[in-house]
Amino acid sequence: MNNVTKAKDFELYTDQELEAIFKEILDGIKQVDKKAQDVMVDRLANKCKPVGALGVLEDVAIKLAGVQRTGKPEITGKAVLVMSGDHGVIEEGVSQCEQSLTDSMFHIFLENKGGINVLANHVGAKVICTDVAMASEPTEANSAQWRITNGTKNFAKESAASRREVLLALLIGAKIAIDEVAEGNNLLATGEVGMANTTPSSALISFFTGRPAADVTNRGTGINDIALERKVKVIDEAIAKHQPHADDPVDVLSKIGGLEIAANVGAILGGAYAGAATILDGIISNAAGLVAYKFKADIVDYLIASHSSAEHGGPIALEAMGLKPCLNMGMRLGEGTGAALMFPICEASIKVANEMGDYA
Ligand SMILES: Cc1cc2ncn([C@H]3O[C@H](COP(=O)(O)O)[C@@H](O)[C@H]3O)c2cc1C
Ligand SMILES: O=C(O)c1cccnc1
Repeated sequence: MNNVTKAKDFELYTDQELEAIFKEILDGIKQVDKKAQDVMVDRLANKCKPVGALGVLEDVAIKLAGVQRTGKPEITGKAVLVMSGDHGVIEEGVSQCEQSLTDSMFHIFLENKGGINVLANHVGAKVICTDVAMASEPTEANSAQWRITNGTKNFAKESAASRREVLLALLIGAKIAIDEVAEGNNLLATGEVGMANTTPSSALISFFTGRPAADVTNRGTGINDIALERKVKVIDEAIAKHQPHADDPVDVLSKIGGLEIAANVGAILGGAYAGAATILDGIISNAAGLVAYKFKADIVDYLIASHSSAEHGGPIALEAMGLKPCLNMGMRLGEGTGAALMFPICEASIKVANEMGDYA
């Protein structure tokens, strides 16, 4: 994949080759280093405080030690990977937003004016915007470099994407994460924009947790009761219609998912392959985390949950992976905004390990 610099470069690869490259990434993800975790546990136990008294700060320090395979982990750089894509299912009236708003937001991010830009700047993190499947006219400015297709299909009627498109999105996400880690950004966060994307996210969470859509679905950007009822029905019916194969997450993503979500799944897996932990954001990110977990359960040791989304499916997806959200902010914006706020907490956790006095 080293010679790939744009989506079109993948045209050289057959479907089987794409599957093989993806498998190489999955197989290349190591179990985290339990010995390094034990070293961190001991270091924290010697600090002048009751054992475990710093709660999440201790959990995160231990997690980072395992991921970085050292009892002295460091955060050398931070990046939020914002993936964007559109969704054919928007035509079912599941979102209150116009589809064109995805492209508008993407440009706002490029101009450094989005919510994610403000919060990422605040915490000193880089924002990388990647358009994998917006429906707008591709332009140079929207980095059409990585555009796979112009939006997914309406999964109320047909599969959202082809298997090949999903594999491309997974590999693009993985490549972007691997490149960021190589540049020294060894703590990543997932972010996204894509009008209607709480619908495929809720569908993925409903499917993989076995919970009815009504349990995991909420109002997204703010739909009314009638639209919410429609959203729930669209999700239940799509799962019943497509019968995705639970043991084949590529199939599930292609039938009821979305391509920016698949790119986030790839980013999580690629980040882990390169030795970096990823902070999850809200429901869309949580859905991506859950799909990554279905590809490889060990991935959970590389994941840090940030906030508890106001979309019901978010915390339900986290719980299904055994992760606990650390922040309760009533946030429901997405973009990576909640995840960005978790960066300083991760940095604080390492400072505790490095700077706090020992009992000795
Ligand atoms: C101005 C604006 C900025 C956003 N930034 C993220 N989202 C979030 O809301 C969208 C999903 O909600 P739904 O499924 O209800 O359409 C996604 O774009 C998500 O990133 C936004 C939404 C809006 C309106
Ligand atoms: O949880 C989120 O990230 C979220 C919720 C609603 C709309 N967009 C994103």
